[in-house]
Amino acid sequence: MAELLSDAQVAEALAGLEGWHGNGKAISRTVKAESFPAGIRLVDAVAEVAESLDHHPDIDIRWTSITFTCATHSKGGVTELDLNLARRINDLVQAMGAR
Ligand SMILES: C[C@H](O)[C@H](O)[C@H]1CNC2=NC(N)=NC(=O)C2=N1
Repeated sequence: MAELLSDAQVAEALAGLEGWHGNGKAISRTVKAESFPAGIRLVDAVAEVAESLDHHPDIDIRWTSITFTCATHSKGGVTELDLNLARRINDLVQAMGAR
């Protein structure tokens, strides 16, 4: 269904995805939350969206720094599913006051 994207296709998409970097293997964004509990609330909100999409980011939590990494594991790289998840994460980051 979702096809692997080339490095060039991912680079083009990243131009419109605030805060994200990466390549055809994976894309990532690190955000800062106002506090550790606020960061956990953001992660919880991302978990709900990920479940609804049946597509899940890798998440690294270090105090108030949270890194989201998106790749389609079953395909071994980045697909539209990851770009869509990244957009949804950006919406939550903005709505919940992280940066
Ligand atoms: C059966 C179910 O659709 C799969 O296991 C899903 C769940 N979430 C997933 N998330 C991500 N990021 N990659 C996957 O390949 C993936 N597979």
